[in-house]
Amino acid sequence: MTGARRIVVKVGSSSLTTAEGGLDADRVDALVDVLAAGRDGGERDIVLVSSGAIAAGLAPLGLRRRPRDLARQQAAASVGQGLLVARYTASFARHGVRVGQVLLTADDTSRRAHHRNAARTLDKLLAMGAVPVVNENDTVATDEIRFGDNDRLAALVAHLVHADLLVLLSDVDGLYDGDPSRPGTSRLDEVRGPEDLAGVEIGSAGRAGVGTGGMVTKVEAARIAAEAGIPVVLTSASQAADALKGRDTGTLFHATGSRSADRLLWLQHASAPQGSLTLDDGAVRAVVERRKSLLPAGIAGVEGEFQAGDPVELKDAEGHAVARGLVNFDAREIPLLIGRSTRELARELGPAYEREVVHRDDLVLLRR
Ligand SMILES: Nc1ncnc2c1ncn2[C@@H]1O[C@H](COP(=O)(O)OP(=O)(O)O)[C@@H](O)[C@H]1O
Ligand SMILES: N[C@@H](CCC(=O)OP(=O)(O)O)C(=O)O
Repeated sequence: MTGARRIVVKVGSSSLTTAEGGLDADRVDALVDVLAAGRDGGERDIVLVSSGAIAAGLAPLGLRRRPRDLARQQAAASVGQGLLVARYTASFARHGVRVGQVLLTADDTSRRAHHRNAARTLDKLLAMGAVPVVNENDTVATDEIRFGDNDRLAALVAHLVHADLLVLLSDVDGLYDGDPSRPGTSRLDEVRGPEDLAGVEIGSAGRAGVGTGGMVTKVEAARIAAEAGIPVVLTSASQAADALKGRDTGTLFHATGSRSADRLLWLQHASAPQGSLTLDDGAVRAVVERRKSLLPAGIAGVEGEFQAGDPVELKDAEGHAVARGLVNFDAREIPLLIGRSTRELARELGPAYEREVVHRDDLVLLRR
């Protein structure tokens, strides 16, 4: 861990706010001191994924707790994000370090052009010595295109920037075998694979009204990163310095896999399919066994209201999902294509209809 040259650090709302709600400037400063030192005079790249926009916007808008409805959450995020980044800017300036705000939606990690742009901007910021401060673009993200939690966003960003370590900071110093507020629970030092999680009680709710997702999204994020070849340390914000120095702290999730094709990680782990296509047996074999693109001839049915570029599920005749992919047609166009050859479609409807329904580069197989 000491050798990590590029680290993504994610900090949760619960570590940045006061008990009364609102941003805690002292805690932000304390975190920034650790991150600035962790940059090692610029020898190491640090990307910060920071939650806290909604929490920081509550008090200024006279809200006492996190609202349930999306519109008010987005309003709070809009006010809070500005305050949050202003605080980071001032705090990093004490160390002579610039920050760059990067707001992402789920689309930005999957669509080819967006993905490339996001990766390029993050790389450029780092090359110019700035610390990217990333958050979900809460004010525009609607439910369908939302990550909803920054833990998974952090795992995807770690993958996007080719980080060699992901540090998840929370208000708890690691993963416990049960709710840590209950007596008798103990911390796991290491997770080598899913088998180490058997019997661990992972709670979905954090501190009321502040964080989202609790431990569930952190463990899920750790799994995504570990499977993509990136080790993860989960610990408390107050132990961030130890984590960056490579000292034993919190829970270490060992890398379990190797790096996979860039964009598709999101598709596999974080996308909400907007509909589904049912494939005939031949198409299932072509897609699953021969890793081919899905052509119109192999489609037997369509469900849902999706548009070209959306993620969809590919199902076999029994209704089991076998793959996910980014579809090249709107749902309403699919019935025209069902069961027909691309050549016939091109002749009848024009060359635009010669394309695959889902290109193999935009497909991930689901484990069965
Ligand atoms: N098995 C567990 N181990 C550790 N913490 C857990 C566990 N189950 C539930 N939790 C809760 O998850 C909380 C962290 O989640 P959350 O509040 O969403 O944090 P953040 O705002 O840092 O993202 C902890 O404070 C703890 O109460
Ligand atoms: N994007 C949201 C954070 C969502 C989130 O995952 O929060 P947390 O569980 O505190 O990391 C915000 O800035 O308020």
